[in-house]
Amino acid sequence: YVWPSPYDFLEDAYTVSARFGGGGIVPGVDPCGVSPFGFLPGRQAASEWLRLAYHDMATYNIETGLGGLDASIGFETTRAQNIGTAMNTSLVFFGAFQSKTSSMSDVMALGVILAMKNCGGPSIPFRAGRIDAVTGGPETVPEPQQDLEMHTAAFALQGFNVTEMIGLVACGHTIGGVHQVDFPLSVQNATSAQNPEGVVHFDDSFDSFDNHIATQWIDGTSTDPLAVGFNDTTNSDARIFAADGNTTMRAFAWDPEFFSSQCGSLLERMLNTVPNTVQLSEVIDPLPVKPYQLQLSLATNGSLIMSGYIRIFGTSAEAAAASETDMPVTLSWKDRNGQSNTTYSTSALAVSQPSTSLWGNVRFFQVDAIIESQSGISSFVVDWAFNSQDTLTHSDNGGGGFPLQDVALFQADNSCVTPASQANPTTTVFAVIRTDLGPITSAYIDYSSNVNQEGSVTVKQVAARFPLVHFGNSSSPLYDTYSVSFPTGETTNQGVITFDVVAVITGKTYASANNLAITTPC
Ligand code: HEM
Repeated sequence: YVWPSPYDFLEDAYTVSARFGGGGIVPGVDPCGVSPFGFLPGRQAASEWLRLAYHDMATYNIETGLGGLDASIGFETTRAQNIGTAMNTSLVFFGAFQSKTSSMSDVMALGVILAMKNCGGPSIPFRAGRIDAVTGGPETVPEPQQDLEMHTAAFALQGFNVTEMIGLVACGHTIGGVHQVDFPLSVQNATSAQNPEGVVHFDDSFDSFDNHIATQWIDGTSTDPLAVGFNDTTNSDARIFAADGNTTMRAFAWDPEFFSSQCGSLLERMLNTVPNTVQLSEVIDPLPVKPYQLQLSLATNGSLIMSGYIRIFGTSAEAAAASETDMPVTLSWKDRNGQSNTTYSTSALAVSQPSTSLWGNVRFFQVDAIIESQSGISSFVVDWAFNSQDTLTHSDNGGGGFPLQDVALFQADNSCVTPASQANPTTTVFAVIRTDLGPITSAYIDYSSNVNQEGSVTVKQVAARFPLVHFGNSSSPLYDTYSVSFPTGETTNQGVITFDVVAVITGKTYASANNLAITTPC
């Protein structure tokens, strides 16, 4: 894909794990055995995310095309089949990443992909575009006391045959375990001071996505409480694993690569099981070169300032061996008439140390350039190399360059927000709009905030439009200042607030999109 895209935020979270520009999701499951928020003993965030996603998907009905991964689970957590506090713990974690361009169900899918990879599991391709449900789905999550016939029928309705059911359950139950506090019919005498919830793991490597769930089942050393538990009625894993005479489990035990690749494709299908009205995106892979938080604003001296970062990603040995201080990264821009000039160029400097990524190597370079406002900017290209001795790679974003409009600009100066503690908190946005392109038909803020939802810990994104009002001159005769104050909206614990500054001039729309909520107090 090319930048900018509605999926930039998800691509960032997919590509960058931690340190500068870190997407924030991977630290929640790193290392693989880590407990949610780092302090809940006997709990494991990675396995909780996977169980959450399966239970959400389990509402799918292949006959109606309804249900699937749609975050309806938020409205279903009080049901017996979703017992445990884990579902809500996971949803609260994911809530921090929900935004206009990242639905809860997309974040859940991304979370599972990152968690599995970080646990040593397969690389599952990521597609976005899921739409969140606003009510619960049918009560169709399989439960351990049900018989094989019921389980076979339930998986068939979700779109998985017997072989795939065995696979999906084995892939799911290779990490994590069963908690006595929630499943006393399957686990007993397991609680202790160190293990307050009485977790018993499915296999001897609960924090590694490997085939031990199968090897231990086949060689008779299984500890899976749902396979060799004291209560035959709830030994659903035993019934499922043996449903084809152990053919699938033997193949998994025999070949760890086969287990991993089967799990990769089954979990991919699970995550991509969505209501038939949803159209998923192409696979989102890390962009080799991508702007990050790149902004244009008008300075007090009347010139434009381009500030932000360029991210360079690579999977080669050279990318791994690179030293960021020895990497040349140059931005060259075209002015607003599409003309180049040798002075339209700036070099970007490495941000102190490389960031981490599950997929390759990531480094950020800081941009801080002054652009003459008369000539302006329309796009730029990046010339760079992993090493100052190398020939430069010319990155032009698929041919057209990285577009950057200089017409409608958000101005952080003076923009502010009144404290949430105050009655009717308001946000004030200042912007500048170019005046030499013709009459401004309309100018507004598209504001995307969140409201709490009855019956779910998750929030819902809501959109509102507020007209910008002409405020006066700016530091440049080429721009006028506009402003608007509007209600900040409901206070929620979750969800990212963003806003676009938009101007329509002689039929053309110019937008400074996805600015993050203003935090500067008024
Ligand atoms: C017949 C189908 C299934 C049944 C009856 C079943 C049942 C269970 C039960 C009773 C637990 C214990 C939960 C707890 O104590 O917190 C559990 C845990 C888990 N299940 Fe399943 N499950 C099934 C299928 C699946 C599938 C298809 C997946 C994913 C692909 C999955 C993923 C998990 C994970 C990751 C855990 C560990 C959760 C943790 O460690 O907190 N399960 N399952």
